[in-house]
Amino acid sequence: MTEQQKTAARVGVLGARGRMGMEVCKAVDSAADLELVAAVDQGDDLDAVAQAGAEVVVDFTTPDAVMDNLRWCVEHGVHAVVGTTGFTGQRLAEVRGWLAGRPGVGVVIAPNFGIGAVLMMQFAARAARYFESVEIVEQHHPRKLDAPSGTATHTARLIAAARADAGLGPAPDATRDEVAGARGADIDGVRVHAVRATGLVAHQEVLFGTTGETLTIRHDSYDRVSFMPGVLLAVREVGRRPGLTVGLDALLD
Ligand SMILES: NC(=O)C1=CN([C@@H]2O[C@H](COP(=O)(O)OP(=O)(O)OC[C@H]3O[C@@H](n4cnc5c(N)ncnc54)[C@H](O)[C@@H]3O)[C@@H](O)[C@H]2O)C=CC1
Ligand SMILES: O=C(O)C1=N[C@H](C(=O)O)C[C@H](O)C1
Repeated sequence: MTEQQKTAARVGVLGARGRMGMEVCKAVDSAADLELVAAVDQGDDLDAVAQAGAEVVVDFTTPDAVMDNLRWCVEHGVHAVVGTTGFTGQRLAEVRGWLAGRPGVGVVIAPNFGIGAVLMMQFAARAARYFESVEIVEQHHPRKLDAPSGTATHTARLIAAARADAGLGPAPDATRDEVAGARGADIDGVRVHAVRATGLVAHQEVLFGTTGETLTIRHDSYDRVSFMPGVLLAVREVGRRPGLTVGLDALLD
């Protein structure tokens, strides 16, 4: 064993045979300061992660599976980096409750690990107070299970909070006659439209409008490698941040 391997952080990946999991395994394997010690997918025993001595787990599974995985990590004192979607306020509160009993454990949950996507969300939150209208259009590959995306939901919540802070009311909309779904989903008062098409990976536009002008903020992930710098950053940082960190923003600052 080389000196590098002796000090490398030991990483387990859950959802290892999925689109993101496979990319994460490659990224961890290629990082000199990280060692991939467990690659687990549906049907595999999570005890393999403990037996391999993983210090950090990365979870890219499904909204149905992620809470059980995360509870297992916290109970076993394993730090967790989570990209899986489906985190409501209620779920986050549950995770905080588990962590209260394990004060040394860190969990990072990020709706999007793409640095450009994080900036897109920050820019959108900043712009929100200046525009009376806003709608979000997210576009993804057709194998995605959830709609709207975690990124779009998070963006809508940030925008809604900024609008409320600025005292803005509902965006103007005279629609009275609507085919169900035509105006998209309503997330905290922000309309979100989800497109699914072969050839897409992960894309989002936030369209703002006010009298005489619009502003469009757009981000595109053309390849899942775009998420890897953010994932590796979180893997390296999570052990230094006990408790729950939501979003990559705090790690970038
Ligand atoms: N935060 C971010 O930057 C990103 C988040 N995502 C999210 O990550 C999740 C996974 O996305 P994909 O990789 O595209 O999906 P995928 O369907 O390709 O992969 C999910 C994998 O999890 C496995 N799995 C299901 N239950 C499991 C369990 N109990 N234990 C271990 N493995 C289990 C499945 O067999 C599958 O191999 C989704 O929620 C997606 O929205 C995706 C891309 C970026
Ligand atoms: O399923 C995906 O692909 C993605 N999921 C995340 C989301 O729902 O926001 C992140 C990114 O959009 C890719």
